[in-house]
Amino acid sequence: MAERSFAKEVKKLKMGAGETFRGEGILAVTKALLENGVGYVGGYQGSPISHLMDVLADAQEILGELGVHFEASANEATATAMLAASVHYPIRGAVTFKSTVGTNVASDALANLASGGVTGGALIIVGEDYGEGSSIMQERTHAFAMKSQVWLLDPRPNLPSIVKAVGDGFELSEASNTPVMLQMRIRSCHVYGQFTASNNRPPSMTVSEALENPRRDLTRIVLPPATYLHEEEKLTRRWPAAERFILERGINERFGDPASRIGIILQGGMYNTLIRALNRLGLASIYGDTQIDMLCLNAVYPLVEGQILDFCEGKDAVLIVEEGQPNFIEQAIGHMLYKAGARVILQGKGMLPMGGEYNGQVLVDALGLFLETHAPELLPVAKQAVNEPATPIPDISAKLPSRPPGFCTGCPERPIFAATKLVQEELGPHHISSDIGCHLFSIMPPFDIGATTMGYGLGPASAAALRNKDPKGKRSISFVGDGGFWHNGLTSSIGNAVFNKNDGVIVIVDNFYSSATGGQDILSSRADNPTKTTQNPIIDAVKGMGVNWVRQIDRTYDVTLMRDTMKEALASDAEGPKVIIASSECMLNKQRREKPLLARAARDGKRVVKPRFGVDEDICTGDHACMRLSGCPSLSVKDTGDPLRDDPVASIDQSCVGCGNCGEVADAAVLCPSFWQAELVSNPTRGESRLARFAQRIITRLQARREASRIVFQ
Ligand SMILES: O=C(O)C(=O)Cc1c[nH]c2ccccc12
Repeated sequence: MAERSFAKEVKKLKMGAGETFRGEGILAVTKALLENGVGYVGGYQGSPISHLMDVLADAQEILGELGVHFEASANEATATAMLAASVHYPIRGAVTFKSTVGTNVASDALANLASGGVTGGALIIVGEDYGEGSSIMQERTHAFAMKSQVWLLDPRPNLPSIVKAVGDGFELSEASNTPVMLQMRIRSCHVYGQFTASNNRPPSMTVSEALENPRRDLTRIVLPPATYLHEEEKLTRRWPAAERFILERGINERFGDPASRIGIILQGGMYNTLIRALNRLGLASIYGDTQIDMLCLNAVYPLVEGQILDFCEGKDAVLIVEEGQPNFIEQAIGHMLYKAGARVILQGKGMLPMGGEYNGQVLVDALGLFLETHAPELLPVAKQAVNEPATPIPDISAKLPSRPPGFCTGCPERPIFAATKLVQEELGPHHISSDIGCHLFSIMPPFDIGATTMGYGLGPASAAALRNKDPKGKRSISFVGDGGFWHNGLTSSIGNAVFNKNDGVIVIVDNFYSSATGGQDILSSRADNPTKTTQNPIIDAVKGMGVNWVRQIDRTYDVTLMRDTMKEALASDAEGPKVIIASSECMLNKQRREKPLLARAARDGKRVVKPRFGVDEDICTGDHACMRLSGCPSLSVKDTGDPLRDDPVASIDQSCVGCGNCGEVADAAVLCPSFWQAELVSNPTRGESRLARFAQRIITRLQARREASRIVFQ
């Protein structure tokens, strides 16, 4: 992480036995890895597990002392393949990524890893980005666990339970020779709490020791005939071993009164919200004391049949609280009960919504319905005798402005899309393929650019079929970020386009970081990184792949140049893909680095210049064309108070960072002469101060003269 320091978090990783660790769930996982003798850690950043990667990247000193190898993996497949170090060696390894997108990418390595099985504990920490705060398609990691037979832990969202799950996960993995996924939901990652730390433990075998004494075992390699035997071993040896471990270790927890006629089986991750819902219904204390019998599945795959049947024994009705669809757990439990001839009524989806996040209100409603149907006597009087409808909550969504995701103030990607818009204004609409990253905000107004997004690094790949048989006809335009480019785009998108003689225009949006995931360094980052090799130019990689037509633009804010280069690419006679590398630093990271430096320089009495832009109200016509081509959050509207002017004028607020985009856009579009640029000078020279005072005097005089002749409306 180039521009942010995690020194405070790193200090917490050093805590010893008995100290109280306070912090976020995902940081607790990071500490627990070190306490459990992990030998190596890898992963690919993404919300909500970026923090794990970022903190470890800054913790090289501790990792070095313990002999733990850490890598920022090229992508999730690389991360998962790294777990190969636990196949033959008794070394504990952990990797992390965002799920399900990362798991999709990882699934090749995941299936191979699961087939051969592991000797050392292999833990995959998946950040389950599901629910109202998610940025991705709504799917379940659970499906991957089932298809590859990888065990899935879903601990209750509190720090001691999360920390325990890390240790349990390693041991479960070793006891059953199977990789284990630790599912960390958004709210588990960000839950705040505390636990009592243990000492960090060096790995029982380091990766260096493994290299000095290499081992291989033919029966663990995924190649016939071993592959056929792996499946049998999964079913006859590894699965029963996992079930035994889950029971003996007491991974799943039982709460409430076991004699209760009704019961709830829930995913561990649902526990906090469920308790809150019971609490609101008057059926649980805020600390979780309740009479309702609950089986909390901290291991959601595999389910232990005996445990489930035992729980349901003698009950009238059982509710399954399982977030996400398909309802794998409910189906499995239904199947177990049917085979056993049980008569208990099974409730789940139907009473609960089929999909979407199970938030507090959803669970209050569903629990209310379940209890009303199967145990009305348990419901508090208020709920049983509802004789007044609840006060309706007014819908204010129509009145509030929506806040779609958009580019930051000063973002260097904005001018790229302003230029694209100008190109389309001239040459007509084109088919445009988008990728994943900040640049995907181009699909929102005011740009409205991009028709599909198929996955990370796959923007140009998703334009592959759109090949015009007329070489003079319209070509596709596609985008990929520098993050996606290095994740897999170099082969999947660029190599593919070269090999298949695609003639489309590919824009690589290079902002020097993997910005959307938190500003991590990548191969082409411009900064020095003490533990990574950076400064590998994208243009060299692209040329190495066989692209002949490449243009490097080093200041994306030059909208005229961007526009003209795109037009040239669309008209070029050159064969093969036309690649434009549009490079300017991510403004968020740039500000993180420069702001403190500038502030210190100004405090130290040094001369500091900050550019600012503004709009001349008297010239602005109020047509807001600048906003339609920019969308900068610092561009706003302002009422002049002049009754002869209908439209409010454009105005630039204090969040402006002086990137110059608005002026450039105005210039390229021949829009508007109303933008002005000023320089804010801290600690000016004596000459500058004198000049400013002189200019101010003249301006004041001119303004006074103009005011005198103005008609004033009272
Ligand atoms: O951090 C996010 O929100 C992302 O979507 C980035 C990301 C990380 N790994 C991926 C794999 C496939 C698609 C997106 C991502």
